[in-house]
Amino acid sequence: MDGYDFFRMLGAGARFDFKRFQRDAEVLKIKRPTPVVVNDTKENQEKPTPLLQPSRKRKVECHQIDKPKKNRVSDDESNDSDNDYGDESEESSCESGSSQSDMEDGLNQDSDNELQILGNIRDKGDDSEKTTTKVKKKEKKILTAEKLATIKQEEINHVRNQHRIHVYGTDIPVPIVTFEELSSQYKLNPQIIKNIKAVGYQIPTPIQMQAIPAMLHRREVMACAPTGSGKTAAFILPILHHLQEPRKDGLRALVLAPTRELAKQTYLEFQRLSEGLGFRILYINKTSSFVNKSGAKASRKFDILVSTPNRLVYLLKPNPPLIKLSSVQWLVVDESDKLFEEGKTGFRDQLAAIYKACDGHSVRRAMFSATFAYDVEEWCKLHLDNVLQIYIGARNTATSTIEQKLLFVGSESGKLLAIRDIIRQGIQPPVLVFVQSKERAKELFHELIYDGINVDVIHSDRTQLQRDNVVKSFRAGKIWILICTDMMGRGIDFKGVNLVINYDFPNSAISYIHRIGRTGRAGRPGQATTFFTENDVTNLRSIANVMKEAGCPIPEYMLAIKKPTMKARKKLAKRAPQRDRISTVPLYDLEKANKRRKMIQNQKQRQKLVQERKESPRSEAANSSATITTAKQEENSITDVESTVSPQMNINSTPVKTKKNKRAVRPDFHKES
Ligand SMILES: Nc1ncnc2c1ncn2[C@@H]1O[C@H](COP(=O)(O)OP(=O)(O)OP(=O)(O)O)[C@@H](O)[C@H]1O
Repeated sequence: MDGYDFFRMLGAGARFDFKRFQRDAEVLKIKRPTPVVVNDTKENQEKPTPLLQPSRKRKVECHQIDKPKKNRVSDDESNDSDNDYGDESEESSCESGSSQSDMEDGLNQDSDNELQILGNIRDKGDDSEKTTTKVKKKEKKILTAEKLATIKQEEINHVRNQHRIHVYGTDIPVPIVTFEELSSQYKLNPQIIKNIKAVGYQIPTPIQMQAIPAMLHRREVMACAPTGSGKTAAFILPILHHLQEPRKDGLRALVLAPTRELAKQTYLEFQRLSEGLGFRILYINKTSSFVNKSGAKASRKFDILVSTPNRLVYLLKPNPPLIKLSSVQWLVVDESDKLFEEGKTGFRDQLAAIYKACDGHSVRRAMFSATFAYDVEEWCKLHLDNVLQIYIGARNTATSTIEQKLLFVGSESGKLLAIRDIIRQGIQPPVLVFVQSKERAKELFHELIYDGINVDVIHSDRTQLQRDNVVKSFRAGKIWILICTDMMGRGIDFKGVNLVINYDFPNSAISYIHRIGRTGRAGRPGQATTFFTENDVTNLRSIANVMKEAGCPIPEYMLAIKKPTMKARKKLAKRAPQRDRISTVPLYDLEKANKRRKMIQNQKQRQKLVQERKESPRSEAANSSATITTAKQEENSITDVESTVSPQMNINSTPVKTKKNKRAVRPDFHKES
């Protein structure tokens, strides 16, 4: 048997697609073979054929194998050629062609049996009608299936359009529209469904609709959805499903968050949604106590870890590491654009160390954030396996339920007047006030504390216990106004924050989106007021654009402001602008008052000395030496007490003698510092 025979054997009964491979057929000089009409004898009918098992009328076609699918004919061209169940007269013409290939010869001469059978099939006069009906039915069935698929796709598209879900990637899982679908389609543990209902989630939010099925399909994702849109549950639910039950296999899921407050909040959400499942979830509050209490064995005891990158890297550094991440199956990076930032405020180096430690073969990764960063997207495309990119709404936009306002306050002192004015007009607590640094947070706190309102402050200088207590009190409604820095700008979910005041202008549009995103969460309404002065023009335009995008009214001049250079924006993002201190008393007046106070004090001291000398002239010498000694001692003791505060103290406190007076010096000093 030569090659053609073999080819014929293989290709018998299969159809050569002349429509698609017309050029190939021409090159190989393959023509459509003419069907050989064979008598419809019983004998012929009964001849067995191993390769042909036709159930309906078929053409005899050559099956071109191992030919690259190039030079395909276009749609137009294909219209000209015959269809699959085409005209047989055309096929007959093929057969009579003088330049038939050897292969065709082989077909005609050596495969009589097969052709006879074919002929039998073709010429089954009685059966042909039945066969045609069958074919038609099958075609109809195919059409119906296709139609159904189209209808289903249209429905899916409709759901995505309705919820502004944009997905990029291949084999995109169908979005869910109810949580019940999770049990019917993904066999989610009924206890998880029960927990979802118990926390009050009735229907999934758009990000949950698409990200949950994606992660349930073990797809690596990069998800970007507005603030307060339920991203946390979107990654928690699939993780709980995949982990199934508590095991002592080590940490199987790791969630990273940029701040301790956010890590703790995620930890609490894990607890709420995994109620009754028995998972052991670890949140590292203090690395030292973790090492003492849990030690290296912790990796075995817990199923899920929620941490900030810094703490985790600290535990990974020793050799051998104090924590093992090799059994991690899901690594979730929350606020991914923040964690990817380089430099002092970012965590890129720490992330790299953590990725390296998650060296299990089945690790899947998911990035979540409310704002999109180009470098995160690029990284995800390069490093994640068949990544699915999910975006809800337009990228880098604020939540539409927030009413945003910009307020020109003239100068720094104008800000204090403005905030007092807002408070006087009536506020609906809780209110968050953002300033650019911890120093300014302290200054503003000292100003507002005397206004008779429940105000507190949170910043990185406060102890962890203080920070935890403040968060707790704010959540409980004991604090009405919370002054904070950008530390609280991301991810924190304070229920029902009604108003966010940007006392200091945010240093980027991204920071603005996150800050104001502390209100208007989970579909609730919220308000955001941003103070600005002439010094804030650099970012004014970009923030005005965010507001415009969300449908807030914006004066035209703001959008017409010249776009700042990239250099200026980067500089501003790195370092906040210098601002006057927050105080109702101008610094000049403060200094002047201090000078006066010192003069009066010195004058009094001198008068006192003169008086003493007058009263006992004989003991003058002894007294004066005693005074000097006591003053020196006092000076030293004051230095001990206040040296941590300021070196200027020594200069001011020289003449003080008694304990009572010593205390009196302190307020002066404070004002000066
Ligand atoms: N399906 C749901 N139905 C109702 N509320 C929900 C649903 N999912 C989450 N929430 C609630 O929405 C609020 C915001 O959720 P979450 O903190 O996960 O938002 P986020 O998208 O992570 O926001 P951010 O970007 O600010 O971190 C939470 O109070 C949460 O309990």
